[in-house]
Amino acid sequence: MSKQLTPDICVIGAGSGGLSVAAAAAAFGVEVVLIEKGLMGGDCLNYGCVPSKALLSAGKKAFALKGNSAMGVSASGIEVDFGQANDHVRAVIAAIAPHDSVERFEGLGVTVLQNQARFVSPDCVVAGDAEIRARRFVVATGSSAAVPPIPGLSDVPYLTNETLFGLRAAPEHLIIIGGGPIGMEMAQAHRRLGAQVTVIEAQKALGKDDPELSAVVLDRIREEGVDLYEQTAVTSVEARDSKIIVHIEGAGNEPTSIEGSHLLVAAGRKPSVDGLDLEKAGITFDRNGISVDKGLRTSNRKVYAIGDVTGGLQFTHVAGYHAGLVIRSILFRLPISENRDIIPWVTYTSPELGHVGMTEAQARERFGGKVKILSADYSGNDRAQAEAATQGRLKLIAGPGGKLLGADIVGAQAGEIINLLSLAVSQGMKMKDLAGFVAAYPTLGELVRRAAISYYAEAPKKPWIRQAVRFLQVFG
Ligand SMILES: Cc1cc2nc3c(=O)[nH]c(=O)nc-3n(C[C@H](O)[C@H](O)[C@H](O)COP(=O)(O)OP(=O)(O)OC[C@H]3O[C@@H](n4cnc5c(N)ncnc54)[C@H](O)[C@@H]3O)c2cc1C
Ligand SMILES: NC(=O)c1ccc[n+]([C@@H]2O[C@H](COP(=O)([O-])OP(=O)(O)OC[C@H]3O[C@@H](n4cnc5c(N)ncnc54)[C@H](O)[C@@H]3O)[C@@H](O)[C@H]2O)c1
Repeated sequence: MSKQLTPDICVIGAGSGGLSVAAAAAAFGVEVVLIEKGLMGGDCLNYGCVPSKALLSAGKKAFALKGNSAMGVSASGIEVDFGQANDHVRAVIAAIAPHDSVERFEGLGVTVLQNQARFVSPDCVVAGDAEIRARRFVVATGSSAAVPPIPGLSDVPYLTNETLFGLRAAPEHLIIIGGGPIGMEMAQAHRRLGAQVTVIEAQKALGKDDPELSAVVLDRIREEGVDLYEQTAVTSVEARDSKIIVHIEGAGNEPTSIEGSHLLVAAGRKPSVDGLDLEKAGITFDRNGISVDKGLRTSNRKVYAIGDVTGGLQFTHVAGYHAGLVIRSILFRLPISENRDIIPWVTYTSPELGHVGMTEAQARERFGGKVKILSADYSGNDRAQAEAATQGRLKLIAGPGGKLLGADIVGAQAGEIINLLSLAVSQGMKMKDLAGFVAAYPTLGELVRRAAISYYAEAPKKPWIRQAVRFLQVFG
């Protein structure tokens, strides 16, 4: 080896998690080596959140222009140029890329190695011609599309999130395997930009969200012309005359085969552990990812693992949250413990679908009959009426003593409103806090107060409260 490096921290993977660790450690003057084998910025910037949200945004524009004359505003001669929508995707990535670049990180004092990393022993990693012995290692290698073992799939050309955003023309007919967040976001974006779209989901589409609220999204996507088959198995796939034929079997009256021009596999993720030689470092892992304790330590005490590769909740903000925790542990030696009960997520369909904290099912399992569900409909909100965005609902999950355990929202700006509730969950707030703050009028955020106030709906009927009010009236 020509280079021997002995930094304080060696980070493997320059995606959302790894970059956050490297930037924070460098800010404190700690010596960091950051190793990346692909594009700086990882999945989120290059093949995930950023391109998908940019494409969804283009689809939203197209849909708004084409569809809405409800407020006396209409447009004619609308054209969608998929290539230009793709230019927008590229431009957004290019605008953000400098923030994640090698140049920026070297400017922060980080040593960046652009190579594949692998462990050669419990305390040594090799990348290209460099051998790195660090006090601590952080594995942040992310995940990639899991490809299900469907007969014929490996013999046909299929897209994943790594190739989808390279398309310069709208697919004539995009068939998507998997109705999770990737499948449903991309179904709506492509439909709105001119493609015929079919989604095949083995179980329940958007199955990790509140079923009542996700149904609102799925109904809307179906209304927009996407064919969605749930509880349907893909039995085999074949290519015929430059078309892709997907054979399916479900419980309903769906066709037995579907012919499409393109196939997207969005059927979940697999952790990126191949080639890391984790065994040589004594790091335990399985098909879900690297095993970590609540302090994000692996079975090798020198090595932490964060983000998607740990197989938990797979979001950019979770990778960032993990990064903050390991920085506290490595730099300040503070005890850390991952708390999954405070994590929000948002699916950026129209309408948006947001969640934070416990689901209703989790709350009922833990607190039984002490759980109360409080809701407010968008139709009862003045701003939603003014914006003609009345389709939606907010649900608060209250536990013993009115403590906010979780929340779900479907509707316009759900992704923004959920942040307020994320703060409330993380701070252990109660219904009295959410009912007691002053919300600006008219805003969608008033839905939070509206739902929280309903926690006290029974109060005016309680005899002792009525008696107390009458008693106080005696004093004039
Ligand atoms: C289509 C799509 C849309 C998404 N949308 C959202 C969203 O809207 N919001 C959200 O919060 N999340 C979203 N996600 C999830 C989000 O992208 C991931 O949770 C996030 O990128 C995980 O960050 P990470 O740091 O764990 O891994 P990554 O960002 O994947 O980074 C891992 C990096 O490690 C590198 N690497 C791997 N192995 C090695 C090795 N041996 N040596 C050196 N380098 C290595 C990889 O090349 C990669 O750059 C989306 C994902 C997809 C696919
Ligand atoms: N807005 C966001 O924050 C956002 C957007 C996209 C992705 N993500 C992240 O990326 C992760 C991966 O997304 P995803 O949608 O690929 O995964 P997912 O695991 O959430 O959903 C995959 C879906 O595919 C289905 N499926 C699996 N095998 C199948 C088969 N053979 N045939 C038909 N259906 C099959 C599953 O039942 C499931 O509903 C998400 O869990 C999320 O953490 C987040």
